[in-house]
Amino acid sequence: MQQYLALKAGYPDTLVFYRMGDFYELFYADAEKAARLLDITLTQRGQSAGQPVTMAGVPFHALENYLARLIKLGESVAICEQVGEVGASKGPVERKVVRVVTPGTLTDAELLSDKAEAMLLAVHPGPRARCGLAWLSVTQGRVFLAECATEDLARWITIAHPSEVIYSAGVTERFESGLQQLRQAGVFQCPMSPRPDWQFDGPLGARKLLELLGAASLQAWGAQDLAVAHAAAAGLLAYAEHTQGRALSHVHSVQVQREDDRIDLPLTTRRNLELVKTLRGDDAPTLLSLLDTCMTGMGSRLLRSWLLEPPRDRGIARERLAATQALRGAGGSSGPFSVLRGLLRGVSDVERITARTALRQVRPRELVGLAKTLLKTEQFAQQGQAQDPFLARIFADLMPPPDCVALLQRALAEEPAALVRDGGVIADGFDAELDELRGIQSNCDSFLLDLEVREKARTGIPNLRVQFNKVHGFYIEVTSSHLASVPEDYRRRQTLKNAERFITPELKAFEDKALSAQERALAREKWLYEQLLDALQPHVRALTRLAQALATLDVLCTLAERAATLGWCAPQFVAEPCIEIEAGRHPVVEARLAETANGSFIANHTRLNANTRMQVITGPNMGGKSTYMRQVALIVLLACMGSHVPAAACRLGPIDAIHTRIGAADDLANAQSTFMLEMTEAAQILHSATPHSLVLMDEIGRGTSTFDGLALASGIATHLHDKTRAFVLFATHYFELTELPARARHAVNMHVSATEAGSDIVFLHEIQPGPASRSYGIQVAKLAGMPAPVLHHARHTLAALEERAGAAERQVDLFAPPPAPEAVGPTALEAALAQIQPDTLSPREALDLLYQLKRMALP
Ligand SMILES: Nc1ncnc2c1ncn2[C@@H]1O[C@H](COP(=O)(O)OP(=O)(O)OP(=O)(O)O)[C@@H](O)[C@H]1O
Repeated sequence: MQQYLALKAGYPDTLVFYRMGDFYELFYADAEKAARLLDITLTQRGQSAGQPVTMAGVPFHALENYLARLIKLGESVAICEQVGEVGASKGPVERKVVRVVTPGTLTDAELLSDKAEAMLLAVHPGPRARCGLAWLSVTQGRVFLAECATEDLARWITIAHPSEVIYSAGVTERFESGLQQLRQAGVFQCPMSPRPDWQFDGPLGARKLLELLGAASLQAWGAQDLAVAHAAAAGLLAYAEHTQGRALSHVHSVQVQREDDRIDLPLTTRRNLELVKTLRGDDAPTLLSLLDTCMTGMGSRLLRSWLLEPPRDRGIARERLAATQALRGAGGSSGPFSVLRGLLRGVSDVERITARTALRQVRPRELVGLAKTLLKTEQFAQQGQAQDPFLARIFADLMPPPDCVALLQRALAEEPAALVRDGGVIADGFDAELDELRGIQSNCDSFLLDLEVREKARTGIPNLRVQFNKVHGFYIEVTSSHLASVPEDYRRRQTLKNAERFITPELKAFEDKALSAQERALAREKWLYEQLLDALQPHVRALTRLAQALATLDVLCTLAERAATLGWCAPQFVAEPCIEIEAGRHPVVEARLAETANGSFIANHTRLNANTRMQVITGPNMGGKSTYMRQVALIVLLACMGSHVPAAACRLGPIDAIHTRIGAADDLANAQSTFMLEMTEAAQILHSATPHSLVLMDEIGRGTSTFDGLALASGIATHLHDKTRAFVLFATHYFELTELPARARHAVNMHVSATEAGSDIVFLHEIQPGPASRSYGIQVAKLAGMPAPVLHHARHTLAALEERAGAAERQVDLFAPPPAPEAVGPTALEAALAQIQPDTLSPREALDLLYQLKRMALP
């Protein structure tokens, strides 16, 4: 217990799995927690300090399974192994925490999802309301750095998409509760925990990064002037190293993320456009699930990041697009990509295997998989002749480091055991000593047969037998009737009813050799495996590059395949501001219609440019307004990430953000009403959109009374048109808003078409110029199966309402400019501030004034 408690003291907030023989045991509070979370039995054993010791345990071979469950629940686990030799010294065998498994630092293939990274994020507050962020996935070996205004933290946490968040224990309560609020608001959903304050030190972080990069300055990475991000990086790396139990020697790259590097896709946009999750929280059908036909997990992960982090730099999108076009070729579904995709099938996860090699956690079978993959990529590198410069670079990177394959093939058995401790991992012929030790084991049988023949001849005992059993080892058995012929040098080992068992010096010597050979062979294999890992370390950098090339090739082939299969076109990037789409389609709705054979998708054009910046879209419910607006956003996003797009043609000017305000689910957890949420989101859009942003506003204002809603909607539309001047798609049920284009130069009316067949309605899903002629709410309600009496009542009421509206005398001009807001005088605080003349104050007076002002501000 002394040993346990000393170890546990280093991991107070982490479940400690303490290895005892064939079990991992947990004690006291850990045991109680694990028993609850894992539904395992809680027992007691012995006493410590007069109290019974509560404990719970899991068998060592089932570790992965239990870890997976705990990690899923957001717990962290410190794995404490027996590292000393059993019986080598007095007292308990030496134990050590060899690694800590946490949600953000997972490396085990079994615990990680193939298609998503586990990201660890450190945030650190700095001066002037700025924050530093540093994040990394241990299996990727790349550190990302960013600095932002504290109020933008939500956006940056969304970008980092963490599986675990850490921060300094020294932050203010306000900062900590701010983080908690972000978590409650769903900006991130993973566990977060404080770490020792001294680890978040700027200069320390810069030094650590330099060490990893093996460089003398961070300038080449543009990462030199980010002191707050360096502090975050210091905490991040300290924690990551702490969990892995070693330095992260495979981290060779630092990427600084700047606010204007990427197109802004706020959390609401990701959610509303159903990019990687449906509104219900499922993985499919989403844009990602439609796109992701990648052959490898590495490809899937990269595709996801391309989709969620579209670059603003057109050069990157153009490069990807050109490569995709080269891979697509002219051959329909059998372009050059199809051969490459065939080769990519079955390729192992080089990225993760490389990281695990660097961390010395890699399993023998993973290395065999790596060798096979490297053989393949060598083929790629030799055969892949590409005109396209991006592809040419990728093929060059696919050349495996020299000797790496040969080394792996020579060293490892073709089908090694899963774990090194089971033996049978190193190939025959790799190491003479191992071969000899194995030889002793396999020559055992022939030696025994040979000995038996010799001893029979020497003693003349015909039924003498040489045998082995686990309890007594090797022996020569002689039946009672022949005991008289037993030679002098036979020593009795055991007496049975009808026979005696003997051992001879020769047999004893052989026994020692054979039994120890097995142990020594295992030890030798372990040592050789470590040597192999040493030999692989210098290749880690090249292997990481190779993994990136593989992933990129996979994504480009996937984009080519999707474009060919789904009939997408290459977008054209232009300098002037515009979003012009010929025959655009919503890719996910189109795919669903094709699947369910529910008719075909109606393509629609979109024309937004310097002259027409806003479309006010009206039309019946179910008419296709939301689908149309989303399709425009998805096409823009796809183009920006470098993909082909579901349209006949597409011209696109510069884009800096896609904002959406669509539907509203009550955010009960965050105590915000539907309407409050709607207004908060709209306000954020009005503050952050620019003339290069695309804004989707779907039925803004519907969450309150008609007049309030209409008034707000007209105010918002006017602001977007006059001040923000973004590209806006504004869908609404307020007919009054169709008056806007008459006054606003850059706005046009559009409507989704529908016709009536008797009292029913037929949706045409075509977007046409002009306002809708009328709404069809009652017809849609009928389609939805509303009872006939309700429909009858509604028709009657509608007629009455329309009559009254027609008779109303004065129309309100919704878009008349409001009178200038009433001038509001300065507040008392402002007035006091205005009177101060700092240059005339003594320090004492200044201090007094400060107190006085504070009392005024916070009475
Ligand atoms: N262009 C199209 N071609 C074929 N079907 C379409 C098209 N657009 C929409 N639809 C179909 O119509 C359904 C309703 O579309 P959508 O949700 O966009 O309507 P809406 O006008 O936004 O309705 P509401 O005003 O009630 O939100 C979609 O689920 C889809 O199945």
